[in-house]
Amino acid sequence: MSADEDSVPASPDSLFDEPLISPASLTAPPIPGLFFSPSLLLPIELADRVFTFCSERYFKRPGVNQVMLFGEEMIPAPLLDLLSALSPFLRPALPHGVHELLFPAAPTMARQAIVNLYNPGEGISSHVDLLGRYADGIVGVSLGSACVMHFTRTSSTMGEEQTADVFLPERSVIVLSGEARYKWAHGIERRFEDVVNGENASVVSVPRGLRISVTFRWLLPGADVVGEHEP
Ligand SMILES: O=C(O)CCC(=O)C(=O)O
Ligand SMILES: [Fe+2]
Repeated sequence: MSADEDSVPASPDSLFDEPLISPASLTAPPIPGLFFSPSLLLPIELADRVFTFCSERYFKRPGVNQVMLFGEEMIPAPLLDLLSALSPFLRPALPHGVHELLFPAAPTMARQAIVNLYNPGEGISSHVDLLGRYADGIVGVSLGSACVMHFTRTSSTMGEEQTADVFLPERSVIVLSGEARYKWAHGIERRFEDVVNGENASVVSVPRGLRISVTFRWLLPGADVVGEHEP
């Protein structure tokens, strides 16, 4: 707090005028190329199967919280099943061109699947997925727990920073393409609970549980050098 702020007399109400955390939206923010619907949830059985598979296959060892799989031949059957299910699942929710970007009849690039594990209190720093490594068209699935994803426009023209927070329930799917992929950074705050807009103008706090995300991206040609815990 600055000296100036210190000298402003506080009234009890003023504590609530500017909440430290502004509540996240339940619906997609108006970011071109971002597609998300809170009511579009994967079937429970599929989500449970993928969550259990990832927990047991990748996250038994303490300290491991990220796995990257390069190329469909390296992506195991449960994750390929998820990918196959995502195509018809997302078709009604996406413009034709964006659906084609994610699920082309004849792919020209290799797929990458990245699986991230988050304990309550953990997150991922704000980032734009590597421009030199991944192409356009990213699809992310939330499993096991919800979280709020924070978006920041990277090249705001003079003036205020543009941000948006969206609540991603478990079993939801988010698609980043075009401007949402290239001009906005995304991240997850390191928190134990998220603050979300509820019904009838209420604000609710949603505790985080163990979350696993599965993200599918396209590898740019030649971008097959593997790094450690990259975005
Ligand atoms: O966990 C998520 O939903 C986001 C992961 C992510 O942004 C990344 O791995 O690049
Ligand atoms: Fe990312």
